[in-house]
Amino acid sequence: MASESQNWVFMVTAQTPTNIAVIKYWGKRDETLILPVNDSISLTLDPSHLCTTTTVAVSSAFHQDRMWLNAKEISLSGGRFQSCLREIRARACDVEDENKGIKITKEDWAKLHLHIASYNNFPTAAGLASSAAGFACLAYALGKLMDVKEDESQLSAIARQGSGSACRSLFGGFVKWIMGKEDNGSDSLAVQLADEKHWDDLVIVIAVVSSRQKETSSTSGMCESVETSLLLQHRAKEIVPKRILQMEEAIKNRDFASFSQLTCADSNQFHAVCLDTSPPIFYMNDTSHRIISIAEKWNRSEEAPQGQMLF
Ligand SMILES: Nc1ncnc2c1ncn2[C@@H]1O[C@H](COP(=O)(O)OP(=O)(O)OP(=O)(O)O)[C@@H](O)[C@H]1O
Ligand SMILES: C[C@@](O)(CCOP(=O)(O)OP(=O)(O)O)CC(=O)O
Repeated sequence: MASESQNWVFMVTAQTPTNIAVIKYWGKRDETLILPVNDSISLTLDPSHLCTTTTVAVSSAFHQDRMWLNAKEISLSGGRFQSCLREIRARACDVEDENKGIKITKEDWAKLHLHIASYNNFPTAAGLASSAAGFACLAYALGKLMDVKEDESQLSAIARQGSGSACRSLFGGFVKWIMGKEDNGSDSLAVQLADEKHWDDLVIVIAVVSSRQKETSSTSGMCESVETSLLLQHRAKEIVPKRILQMEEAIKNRDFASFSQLTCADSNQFHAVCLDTSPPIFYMNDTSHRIISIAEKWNRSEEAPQGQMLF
């Protein structure tokens, strides 16, 4: 390990944007590995907008793994954090800083402790995919710190074990999370469909209708939907596979009419599945409904200049 007797520290800072699903992930076939019941497609936001900044540090002076989220210490004992830490540590490589005379070997990483500080520049756990940006950033920053050689898709399968939607934030642009077939989740990962330059006149407007923590988290909400919603089963088997193909085509051709129609239909169906869940889950409020009405009216009006407005 370090050749010097004094304490030393290595750190890496990364920034990762959140992503917004246009074909939604809602429902798992494996709760621990976080394997979904359908493929999903998303757009990654510009990093200058909603994003997570995470610093990961390793030091000879640290005696336990610790994490601070938005300046408040949180527990790392949960299975999701532990899975990400374990998977990255298992792939760690030798890291050397000749100036400081420090070398950390693969074996050392298992014994050394980490301090992690993460900050979301938008409301956490409020329905704006903080877990997506958060776990993608964590996997990426840890991968850099430990010189992990895996590519973005392989890292996405690790971020997925923190939060499903996180796997899609490893890439910019349009991203597909392939649900995979394997029981061990090795083929459940994200791939980039098109980069951020592909459709550069597409504008995303995020309207924050509430900054309050959601009453039902995505994790527990989708678990209840899997158990009780027949619509979810129908959606996963009969609807989403066709929609994924249509959405890929719309993105490839920058076909805004199809893209917006599919996005709105899928968003509405996701909320319908939530209502079909027992007890029903309500993620929209009066302001959300009013925004949808305005977008619908705008889309029907002759003044709509450049195609449609989404919600
Ligand atoms: N920066 C971060 N780093 C690591 N974990 C985070 C970070 N931000 C949020 N999380 C984790 O994600 C959880 C919130 O996830 P949740 O799915 O409930 O909300 P959301 O992702 O903001 O909303 P949604 O998934 O519905 O869009 C937090 O309780 C925390 O465990
Ligand atoms: C509605 C969604 O945003 C749900 C996201 O759910 P999460 O990825 O937050 O759930 P877990 O895997 O349990 O952490 C749709 C989507 O992003 O595809």
